[in-house]
Amino acid sequence: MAVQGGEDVYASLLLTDTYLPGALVLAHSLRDAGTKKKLAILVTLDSISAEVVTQLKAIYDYVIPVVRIRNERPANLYLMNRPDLHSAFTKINLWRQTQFRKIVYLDADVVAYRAPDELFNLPHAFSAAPDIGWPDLFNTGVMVLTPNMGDYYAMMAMADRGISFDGADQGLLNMHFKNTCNRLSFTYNVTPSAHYQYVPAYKHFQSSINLVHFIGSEKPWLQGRDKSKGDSPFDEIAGRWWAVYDRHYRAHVRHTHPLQHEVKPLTPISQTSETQPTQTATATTPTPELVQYFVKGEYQPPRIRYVVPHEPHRDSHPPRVHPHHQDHHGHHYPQHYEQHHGQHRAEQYHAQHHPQQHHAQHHDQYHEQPHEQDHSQRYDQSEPHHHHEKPQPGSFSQQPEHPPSLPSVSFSSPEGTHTEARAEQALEHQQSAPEPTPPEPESKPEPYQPPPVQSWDAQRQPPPSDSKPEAINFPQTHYEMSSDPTPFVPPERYPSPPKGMWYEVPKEPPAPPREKPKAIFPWESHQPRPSRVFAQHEELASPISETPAPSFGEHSATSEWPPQAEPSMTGSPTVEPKSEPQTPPTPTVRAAPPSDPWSSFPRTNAWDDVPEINRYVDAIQKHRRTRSQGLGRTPPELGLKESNWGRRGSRVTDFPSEDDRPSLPVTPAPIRRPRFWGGGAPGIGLEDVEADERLPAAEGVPAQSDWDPLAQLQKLAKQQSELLLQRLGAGGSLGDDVIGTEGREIPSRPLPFGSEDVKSPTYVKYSPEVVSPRPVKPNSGTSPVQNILDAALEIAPKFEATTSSSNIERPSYQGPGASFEKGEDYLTQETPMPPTEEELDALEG
Ligand SMILES: O=c1ccn([C@@H]2O[C@H](COP(=O)(O)OP(=O)(O)O[C@H]3O[C@H](CO)[C@@H](O)[C@H](O)[C@H]3O)[C@@H](O)[C@H]2O)c(=O)[nH]1
Ligand SMILES: [Mn+2]
Repeated sequence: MAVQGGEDVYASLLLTDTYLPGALVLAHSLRDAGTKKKLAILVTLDSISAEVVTQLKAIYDYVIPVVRIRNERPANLYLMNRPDLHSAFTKINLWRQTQFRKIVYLDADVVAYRAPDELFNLPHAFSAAPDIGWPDLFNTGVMVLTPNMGDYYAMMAMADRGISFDGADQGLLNMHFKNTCNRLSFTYNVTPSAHYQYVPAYKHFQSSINLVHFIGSEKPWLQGRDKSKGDSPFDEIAGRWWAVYDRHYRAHVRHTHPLQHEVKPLTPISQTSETQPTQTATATTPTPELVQYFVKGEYQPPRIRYVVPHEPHRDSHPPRVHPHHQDHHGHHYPQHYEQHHGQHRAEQYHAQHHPQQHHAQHHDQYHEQPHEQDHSQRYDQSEPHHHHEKPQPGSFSQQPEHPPSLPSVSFSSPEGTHTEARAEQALEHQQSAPEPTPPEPESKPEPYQPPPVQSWDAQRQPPPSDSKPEAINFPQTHYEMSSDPTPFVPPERYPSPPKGMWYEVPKEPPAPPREKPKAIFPWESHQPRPSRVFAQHEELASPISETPAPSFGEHSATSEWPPQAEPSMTGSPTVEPKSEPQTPPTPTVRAAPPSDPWSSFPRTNAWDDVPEINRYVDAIQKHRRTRSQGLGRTPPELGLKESNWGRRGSRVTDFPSEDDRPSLPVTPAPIRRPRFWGGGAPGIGLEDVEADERLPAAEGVPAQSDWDPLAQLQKLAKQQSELLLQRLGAGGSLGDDVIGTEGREIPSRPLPFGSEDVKSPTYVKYSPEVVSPRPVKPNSGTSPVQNILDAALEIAPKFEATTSSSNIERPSYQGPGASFEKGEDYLTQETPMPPTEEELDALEG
């Protein structure tokens, strides 16, 4: 949490020396605009040179070293062609600067038209302006933020996992502050581009611009002032950057800014003391030349004569290649490239402006001739700023490491360490910056030990045979166990935990839905009426209660249908009606609306209506019951429960017994063939036969005399095969799917106990031509069954007639889950899945 009374600061970030001109121009633009706030800049010392730190200190109130936070999964950076932003996550360090109350963060490529000090008064924890590339996102070049460790740790965790859709800070921050970002006006982050389209808007709002931000890889100082000489909005805006630059750093301008020190004249070479230690050299005076050095086309080299004894024309040497660059080719380790890059420019600059300090080391490298060339031009031609471009493999080996005519500098200490130590030295002179509340964890290396001076140019010669190993110069940190006996005193307060991260348990359980939810899907509102409903269902549907269930004999199809306000949900039987086989339209069966592709398709198995099979399965079930219960026949009271169970589990081979099976009303009343039942399958007792014979003929069932099974069978078979051919010809439809997969697959399951050895006497192999016989007698509409059907439809319109349970289904229970038991609503239908790719292949092939 922010320290109460903490300061307000503008803060920027510098990851490389190459952005130095941007960082300085930004600071000057704010100061020139008269800001009352202090300026801070976060720097990564491992990649910033001492000279650059000195420059920063001249204008920034606080130069704060921070740990580099790299994205170790930088793939997304390549998506936007900015692999150079591998360390943009370093911005997260802003949130741990809890010594500040509020931070207005500005990228180093921002320039202020006016000082937007009012941003510090925003009550929001986080604010940012829209990104022009995707305005639902915010751009992270301008942010108003409240440092706090909660956000810091959360974002560090994301950075650790490389969570960022663009691989850089903008992707990460947009994910983290997705819902809490307060949107700033675009005038706080105007991002011009060379292809800017909306000139009228620019003209209209021009005068209200607060901050502009040169996004993309084409920064003004990398483009050179000639690039923006036109009068497009972009040129106009870039012109504002150059105006600030010129005010403070243009070549002819001497130091005029009060915050900058006087330039000391360079020490002439004649005064050089050969004994002066070379490695303690730290630039203490910011000079505009260093800044110019990083701005394209601006560097005017000093005209100093260097005396180089034995070096003829260095310019004629082939371009030298830094060994490290050859190794890395930039794209695997772009940071190495950049580090060398920025570092070398500063070092070169340093070497050139303090030649005496390098003389002992590099006396053989200085030219005899005066340097009259325009180095900056040469530099710009020979060395495009390819750290902003996607590095091409091998491209670096084509590039000379240094401007060909600049003196080269080499160091015997490992790079990075050297620079960092010097940069830290430069920092020591800084005016006291407030310490971040939590101390920076990065271990500070021990005071810098200058490595032994060696006159070895690694770029030209092999290492001297008597030289010490390079690693001898590595900084060493020695840790010891604390011997402090005083007890640990916890800090006054730890960062507050993030708020609002719990789930509020509702005080009241959610009210059960009063009525059926409104229909959403078309098939809910246009439900085809079930064509057949069985009286039995009602009986089975009624809850198993104390009320003695009527025996089957008592309950005939003529008995009153007990109209229930709501069909009870105690068991799957209530679902069954929907799953009754549906035949293709015949004169007798009410056809579902033709719009429903499912209604015209039979969901029966070929064997469902082969009476022999049914009888056979019945026999098995009865046999099993007899065996397991020792009862000749399940008493009706028990039978209710039993049939509940039986029906639920009866989808496949647990075929319902004839008592339970709801096929009575439509198939003609069976003719008993006692010789079959009497002497057929084993285990069928006489009781069973008798029980069966007690069955009353259901009313409304067509009489046997009206039924010509053979004729019906043929008729249906014809219809069926025509239909099938049609469907198959159409190139596969949902119906095909059913036939193709569900219809034919009989899951292998163990046979019911005791029936393992029983062979079906009437086994018929599946063929699509075999179809269920259907009644032909037209429903009069006045029959008791029809009345029942009508009543049932009114009561339970949700029962779907289109799904079949007599289809062979997957063995596992697919019905409604626990919610069903609780009487909640549930889907009685499923959206058919489109055919899988495999199935399509099979259909097309
Ligand atoms: O070599 C580098 C690269 C970046 N920076 C710093 O990091 C900032 C972000 O890089 P920049 O080149 O300005 O990125 P943009 O072109 O502005 O790209 C967008 O995408 C970046 C990555 O998400 C965000 O950091 C920017 O705010 C956003 O505007 C810079 O301003 C500098 O402060 C350096 O110091 N050296
Ligand atoms: Mn930027």
